[in-house]
Amino acid sequence: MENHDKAILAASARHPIVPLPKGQFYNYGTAGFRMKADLLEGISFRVGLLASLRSRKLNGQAIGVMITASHNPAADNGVKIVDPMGDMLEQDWERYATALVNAPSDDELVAVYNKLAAELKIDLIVPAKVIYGRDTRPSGHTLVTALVAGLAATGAEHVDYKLLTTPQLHYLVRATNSEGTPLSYGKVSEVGYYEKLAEAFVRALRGRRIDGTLVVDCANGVGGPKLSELLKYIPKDKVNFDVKVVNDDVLRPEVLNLECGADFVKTKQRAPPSPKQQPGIRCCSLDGDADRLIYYWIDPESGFVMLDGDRISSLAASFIGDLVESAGLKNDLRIGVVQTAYANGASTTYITQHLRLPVICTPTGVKHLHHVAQGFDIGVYFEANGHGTVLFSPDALSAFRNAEPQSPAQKDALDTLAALGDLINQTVGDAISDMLLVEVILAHKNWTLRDWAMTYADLPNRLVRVEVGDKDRFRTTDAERRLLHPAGAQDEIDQAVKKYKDARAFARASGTENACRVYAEAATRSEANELAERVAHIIERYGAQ
Ligand SMILES: CC(=O)N[C@H]1[C@@H](OP(=O)(O)O)O[C@H](CO)[C@@H](O)[C@@H]1O
Ligand SMILES: [Mg+2]
Repeated sequence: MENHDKAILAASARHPIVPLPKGQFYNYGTAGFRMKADLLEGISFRVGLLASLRSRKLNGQAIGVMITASHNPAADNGVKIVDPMGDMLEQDWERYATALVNAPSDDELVAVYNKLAAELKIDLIVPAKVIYGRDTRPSGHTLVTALVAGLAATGAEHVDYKLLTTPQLHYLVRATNSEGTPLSYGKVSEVGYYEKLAEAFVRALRGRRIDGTLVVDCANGVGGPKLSELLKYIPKDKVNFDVKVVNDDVLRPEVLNLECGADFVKTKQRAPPSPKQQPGIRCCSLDGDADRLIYYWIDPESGFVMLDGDRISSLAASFIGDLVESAGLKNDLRIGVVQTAYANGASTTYITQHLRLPVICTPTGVKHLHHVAQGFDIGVYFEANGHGTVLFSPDALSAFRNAEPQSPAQKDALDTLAALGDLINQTVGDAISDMLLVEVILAHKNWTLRDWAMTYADLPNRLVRVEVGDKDRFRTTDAERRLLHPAGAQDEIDQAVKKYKDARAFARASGTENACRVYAEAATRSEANELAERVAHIIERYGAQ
């Protein structure tokens, strides 16, 4: 049996883990390990060990590692693992990642590594392959060096794709593992990603015109240069796509996500102060690693109007639902929408009552939504924050290609659906791909952002963060919409909600921060605010016990 002990020991000494205060542990959370970058070097090294094990366990299929902290401040960074099909690391393995990272010494690290290999019956002679990329954070260099040390110590083949958006890395992982098979996902290169999206974009538009300029705020992150690169692949003689890329300064790390980007726009509910936008111009924002997307415009009368993940979800569901009907596939393919409890209630009502599509609510975190969306032939999933995609089952994709059209209209619908299958990133939410999708839909419907916003009126809502002693005491059920513990808290929330019209509220422990989040919505803004405050007080009181 191959033995990596010596190599791991030597390399681990060069990339040590920063000990945490007694009783605290590093945790593979919703988005992998994410924290201040100076705590991450040893973690990145150990993630390299895990990625090697995972690749070997899966007979040498390529595993991805992405180094990014998304919309967090520039001083943070993160490390997360991508599974062979381009989806997130299988949940069971989060525990193994946590075990490796929390091993208190180099010797114990080697012991945990060998124990995992033995327990999981991993043959350390099988070849391993890991591919990786990073966002624009300066700390990415150190973390890549540490990751590579982990991969080298365990004898894994590795490929450095350098700067990438998170969804590009997911694309490359799936493309690598499907290369040369009938299910090939595309060329195994960054250029392959651009070619695939650009070609599918032109095909999906089917000659429709895109009106006006689109201003894209790139959060001063990796999405800026990558979007500019993609635009070069869109043939000017075929599509008139007038895009103005702004906030794309990646040379000054301190401006990353600063007063711009999708998270800023969604949480502050306003446009980035810079550059100042003309009223009426169609705008959107990506986040720091380009996997979230939010649209908005400044209305000359009502001011800032935002179209978030719920809106993108209902827009996509409505468009694709109509196409499936026109294509004559309505009885063959099951379409569904997946949301979390944070989805605006008005969007849920619109999708169920107006579009007549089923909606399933899952716990927070895209891995949950992704999994449930896979249960449909066409699964549309978005978090309200703008992270999401549309998944097509193999049956759906083959129906788009192979169904016999009975009329030109049917053929047109089938061709558009087939193009969407290529345009929409099937591995993970992808802001650039989602943006092209929105532009295609608006062009087909001949809609402005105002037309899109008119489909339904959002219920006023408020999200509050509440500091508590021990957030883990707050345990939920029913897709996080009801508290099971501490006993009594849910009854009090129910009593508060009853006092308001069309109201809904819930509280849950955050999976990414040491706090609880309270969400409330109601018929008016003041009632939504008042309800949120009441529920926040309830949580504060129980949190102090
Ligand atoms: C209300 C909210 O936006 N929660 C976010 C946030 O999770 P929390 O578990 O709520 O901290 O970060 C997650 C990872 O980015 C994202 O998936 C989720 O939507
Ligand atoms: Mg992100």
